[in-house]
Amino acid sequence: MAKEPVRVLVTGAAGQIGYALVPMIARGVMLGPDQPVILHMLDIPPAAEALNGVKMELVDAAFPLLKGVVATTDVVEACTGVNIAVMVGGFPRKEGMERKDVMTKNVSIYKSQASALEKHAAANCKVVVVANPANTNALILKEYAPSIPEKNITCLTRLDHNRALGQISERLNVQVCDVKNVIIWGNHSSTQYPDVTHATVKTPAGEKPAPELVADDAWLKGEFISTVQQRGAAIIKARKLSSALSAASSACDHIRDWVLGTPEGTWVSMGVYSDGSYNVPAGLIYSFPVTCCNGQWTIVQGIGSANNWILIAMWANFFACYEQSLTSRPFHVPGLSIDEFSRKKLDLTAEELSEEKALAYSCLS
Ligand SMILES: NC(=O)C1=CN([C@@H]2O[C@H](COP(=O)(O)OP(=O)(O)OC[C@H]3O[C@@H](n4cnc5c(N)ncnc54)[C@H](O)[C@@H]3O)[C@@H](O)[C@H]2O)C=CC1
Ligand SMILES: O=C([O-])CC(=O)C(=O)O
Repeated sequence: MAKEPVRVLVTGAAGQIGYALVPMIARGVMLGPDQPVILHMLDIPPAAEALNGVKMELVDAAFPLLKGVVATTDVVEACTGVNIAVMVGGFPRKEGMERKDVMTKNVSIYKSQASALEKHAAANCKVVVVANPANTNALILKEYAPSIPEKNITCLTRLDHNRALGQISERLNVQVCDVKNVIIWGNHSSTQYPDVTHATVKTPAGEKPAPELVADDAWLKGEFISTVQQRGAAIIKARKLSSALSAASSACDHIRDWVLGTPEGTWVSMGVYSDGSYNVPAGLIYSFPVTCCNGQWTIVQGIGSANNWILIAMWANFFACYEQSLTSRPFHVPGLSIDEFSRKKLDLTAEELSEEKALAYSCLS
């Protein structure tokens, strides 16, 4: 029997990322090749004509999975009944601007859109914030939509995760699909920490630790990290526009893995509400390594950092997934160790997020 369509909201749909993202969703890249979708596209009145042009193109592309398109500048109409919300709308960073520069403009947008989502979205709507400052916009959205479960509000750091996979694959001249379990910690900004300590690479002789194969600690602790941290700025410099193609593709990866589950033995990076894991201050939206099963993400735990409640939650998640295990086995990951170098990097990006949080509140007061 055909599945019921899922309603997917894309805000900022007339923009660069929106234009790359909506055809991917309509083709089943986000929710699978058998999942019909109804697209809800929101933009602001000055972009209404461009938005209508995108709608016309979606009709012309005759996507079999696309069962309807709502193109509107009315936030209530856009949010009504949506199951997934991809929040791309906002003011983009231009060449030479830091994310903090776009803070004032964007946090007030996220405050008002939080209320619309809270009142009008489907009860279990899953939200990913893409627009910068992505972590802090997501935090504001969470704060102003208190009835949406906090586990349903996330931000996109999957692009950074994919960039890290790409850098390792290029360095080792291996297929990107053979590299896994990099981690992006913290903020989607230049303080993020791309960490390969636990990453592995599939080789003819089995899975090997990525650091052992790279065998160049100076590169891993220097150029690799700064390349991933600065990749967004490098693309803006080259294109004079943001990294729309890869951001759209990564947003699809983020939602697909969240809804359909991460592959066995693999974790991904997601910006999620911190519960204090890895001694990251609770109450920030911080990027952690997560596994997903049955539509729920769980932070991959660190050695010695899990408290009893987290352990109970992990076991509950493990048993909840057990039923599904006949078709796709969940996996139990060992705790992750954090060395001194990593600890400093985790703390640095957490400090930036705490500062952003304070700044965001001051912009809103
Ligand atoms: N998290 C990530 O990995 C990435 C995040 N970004 C961020 O994504 C955002 C979008 O980037 P682009 O698509 O390149 O920008 P863009 O300027 O091409 O598109 C943004 C769209 O948002 C619309 N918009 C503005 N205010 C709005 C509102 N209140 N409601 C709905 N729509 C609104 C604009 O009219 C525009 O159509 C930017 O904040 C950018 O910095 C970009 C790349 C990666
Ligand atoms: O840096 C920016 O503004 C765009 C962005 O977030 C990215 O490409 O990672």
